[in-house]
Amino acid sequence: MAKLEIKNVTKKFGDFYAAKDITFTAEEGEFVTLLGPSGCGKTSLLKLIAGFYQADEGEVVIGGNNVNFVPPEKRNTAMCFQSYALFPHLNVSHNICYGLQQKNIAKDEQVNRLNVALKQMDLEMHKLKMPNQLSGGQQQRVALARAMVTRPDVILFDEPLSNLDAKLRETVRFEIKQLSHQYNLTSIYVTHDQAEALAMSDKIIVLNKGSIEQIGTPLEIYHQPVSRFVADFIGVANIVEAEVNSLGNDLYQVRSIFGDFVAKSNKKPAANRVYICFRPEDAVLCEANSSEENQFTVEVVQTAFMGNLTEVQAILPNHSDQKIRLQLTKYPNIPADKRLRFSLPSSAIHFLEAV
Ligand SMILES: Nc1ncnc2c1ncn2[C@@H]1O[C@H](COP(=O)(O)OP(=O)(O)OP(=O)(O)O)[C@@H](O)[C@H]1O
Repeated sequence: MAKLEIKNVTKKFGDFYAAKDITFTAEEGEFVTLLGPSGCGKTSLLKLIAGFYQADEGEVVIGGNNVNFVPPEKRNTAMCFQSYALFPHLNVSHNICYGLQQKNIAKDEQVNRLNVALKQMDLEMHKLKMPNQLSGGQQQRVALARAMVTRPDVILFDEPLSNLDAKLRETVRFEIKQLSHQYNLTSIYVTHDQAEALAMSDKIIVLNKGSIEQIGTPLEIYHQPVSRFVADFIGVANIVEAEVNSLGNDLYQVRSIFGDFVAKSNKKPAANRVYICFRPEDAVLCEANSSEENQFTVEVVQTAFMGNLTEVQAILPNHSDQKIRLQLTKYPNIPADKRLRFSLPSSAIHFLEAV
């Protein structure tokens, strides 16, 4: 049985849908991320799970029980906010124990859980400090410890890393992931940062305007996006219209402004005319007279050396309005005419929605 089930949940504000017929599950110990641009309804969904909002339609089921009419304080969830929401007048230990006192957990048990949490979160030396004496990362760890000690059925994270600097964000990102797996926490994590979602999640739910666009593992979401929205939002994608005809055996003839390609896909295209996409890193530099498949030529507009790779911005020679982005592991020799030839593996071409 799933730890959390969201069944056909809809939430409206006036005529506006913050959540539209949302259905997904989180298994025990699963790390599920709600990912999407600002205003797509991520926080509203967290609030529906926590009980701060009530669904207009559908069911929120935690541990097998419908909690639609259970108030927030009676739902066994814990929330970690981006602002940490630590009590400024309580020291680290008192902050961590706050939820345990509210739940009338016996004093000895409170001390046990506190000591374990201080150790896990590497906070022992800070246990008597006040929140304003802690760094952002330490405050985040206190907030996480405070949520974890209550042993919630579901732990809800609302962009918890957005106030941290880039380096610390990466460290805390790994800590949260490791701790949630170590303690088998069922986590619902909200972010608009696709790199964070890809790095942390067992399952990603991509939201757009209150609806689910795609549910999948990070690999599925990145390598098999189902729509232009997902392909474009997660990483960089080159997206064009194409005419697609089956050749049998999962092979397809693809005609687009790139020329004629052969694509290999076990997913049938939605129609004869669809959008197709490929990732910048999938195109491979090749020689003019080489025999590699699916060759095309681009005209380089700009290159950016990024250390481990080089970003190439280009156009198609006969379609100067078609911008293309490519990524190369080696800095290319750009010839005088600025033209580079690439090949694209047939499995790198993905079918998106119908045109
Ligand atoms: N209490 C409310 N009353 C009216 N509209 C609301 C309310 N709460 C949220 N909304 C609207 O619902 C939409 C979704 O908001 P929500 O906070 O869930 O988005 P989000 O994806 O979390 O965005 P962000 O990443 O910017 O936090 C927004 O357009 C917002 O203005």
